Amino acid sequence: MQPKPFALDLSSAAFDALEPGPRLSYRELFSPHEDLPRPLRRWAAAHGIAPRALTRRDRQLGGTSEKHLFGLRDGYAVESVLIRRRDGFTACISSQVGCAFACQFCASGQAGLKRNLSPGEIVEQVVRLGPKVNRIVFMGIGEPLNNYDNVLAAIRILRDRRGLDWATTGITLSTIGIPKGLKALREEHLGVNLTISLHATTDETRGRLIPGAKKHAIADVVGSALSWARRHNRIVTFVYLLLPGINDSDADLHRLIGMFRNEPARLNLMRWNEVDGLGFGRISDFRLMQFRGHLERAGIPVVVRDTQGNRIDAACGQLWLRDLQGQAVARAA
Ligand SMILES: C[S@@+](CC[C@H](N)C(=O)[O-])C[C@H]1O[C@@H](n2cnc3c(N)ncnc32)[C@H](O)[C@@H]1O
Ligand code: SF4
Repeated sequence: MQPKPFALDLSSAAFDALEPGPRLSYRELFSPHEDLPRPLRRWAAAHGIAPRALTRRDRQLGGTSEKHLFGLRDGYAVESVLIRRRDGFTACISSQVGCAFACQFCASGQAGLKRNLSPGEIVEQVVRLGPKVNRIVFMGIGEPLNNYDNVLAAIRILRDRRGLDWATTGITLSTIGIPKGLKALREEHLGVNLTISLHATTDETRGRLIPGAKKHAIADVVGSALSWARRHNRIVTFVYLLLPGINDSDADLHRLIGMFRNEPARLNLMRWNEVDGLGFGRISDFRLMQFRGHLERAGIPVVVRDTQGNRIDAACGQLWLRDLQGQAVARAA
């Protein structure tokens, strides 16, 4: 038997095309309540649609962050994080069940890729994190450009005027920068923000840190991202995770300056968030400030960014693919 489709997979056009049944407005599909309103349940039953794709398995509170574990129909569970800011809440959401890129420093890549999340499974994370969310970042589990069609379908559903009417300027795609995906994104009329996880200045080091990106030359990644920025008259953010002894040499610094001087780019320097079993160190404040100072003097906009949520392992790179009991899925062989 075919599994039921999810309500939040539907675009408004697909919603309109359903056979007549109990009446509901498209907006009502996005109910944030745990107990779904009866009209929504009745409508879903009449159309053979699952009103929700995710079951909440756990919720951990830690300072300004709240980590949610959402169970999926096939026994896996992904993590999403709600982060309080001064002017609202950010939803940090997952785009895939695991990740194929196997970054050596990241928990989310340790189990490999199991499958893509559907548009509805992506949209529903935002809905379930609550109506106060006013920013979305694709910085949870998975590589959004490796699930291009579903991520773009999810963004279109989120911004549909008849639904949540999300402003795309409040959405950030974070990606290791698959050149083919960046080239496709360049041609979309979407005002999303783009963040590229760069982390190295030579192909050799990047290939070691991000094994899944070995075939992507840095020149192509950076060139495609800058081309997106020029085409959309935007600034692209490059994230550089400083790892002592690996990518923090003076030569790295000079190559970064060479890549980004006079380009529509800004740099976010990051410290490594600890992940059990992965052996990296944290950069010293002194070296971090040296990097920042040199980049600033070269005229490159740069900030040091610390992600929140360390206390509950909810910071960037600390989210694990789990099972429904909350156990991290075993590492890929
Ligand atoms: C988990 S990824 C998800 C989005 C996408 N796959 C990417 O790599 O950009 C979000 C961000 O977390 C960063 N990250 C991963 N592991 C990290 C860690 N242990 N400490 C700090 N940042 C980390 C990534 O480099 C990326 O910039
Ligand atoms: S950093 Fe991004 S691309 Fe790399 S393993 Fe983690 S989620 Fe995947």
